[in-house]
Amino acid sequence: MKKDIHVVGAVIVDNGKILCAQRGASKILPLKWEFPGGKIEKGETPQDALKREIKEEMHCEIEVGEQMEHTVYEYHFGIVHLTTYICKLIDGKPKLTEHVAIQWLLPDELQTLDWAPADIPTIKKLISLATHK
Ligand SMILES: Nc1nc2c([nH]c(=O)n2[C@H]2C[C@H](O)[C@@H](COP(=O)(O)OP(=O)(O)OP(=O)(O)O)O2)c(=O)[nH]1
Repeated sequence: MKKDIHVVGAVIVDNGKILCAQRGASKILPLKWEFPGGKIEKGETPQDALKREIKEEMHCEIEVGEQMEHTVYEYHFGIVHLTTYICKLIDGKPKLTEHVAIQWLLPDELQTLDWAPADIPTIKKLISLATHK
């Protein structure tokens, strides 16, 4: 049986733009774009996991707001349960450490990137929310 992997992703919004991060070439899902975040550890709430991951990966502090989307996607390596949250920066600016690139994009620009498949429902929701504003 494939393993279940519980992951949180931060949709960090600043000035109407969304932070997008590109995975490294030697990782699983090489060079795919994703929302910064990672696996929830034992005993952590999703919000705590997200704050910890963003501090570790991007060296900044976020406030975690409402849940955006929850997706279950079966990859060859396991079943990813991805929950995304709207977040805002409260201290510092995101720095490149684990990722190979970051971009700040408007909702209608998000589809120009090659996203990890589990992220597509979040991308669609962000575009539709911006369109129906
Ligand atoms: N952080 C993040 N991970 C995502 C997204 N979409 C998606 O399918 N994933 C997958 C990639 C990974 O398999 C898993 C996230 O775990 P991770 O960030 O700790 O994994 P990783 O591959 O970077 O690192 P590791 O397993 O080598 O520790 O979820 C996303 O938007 N953000």
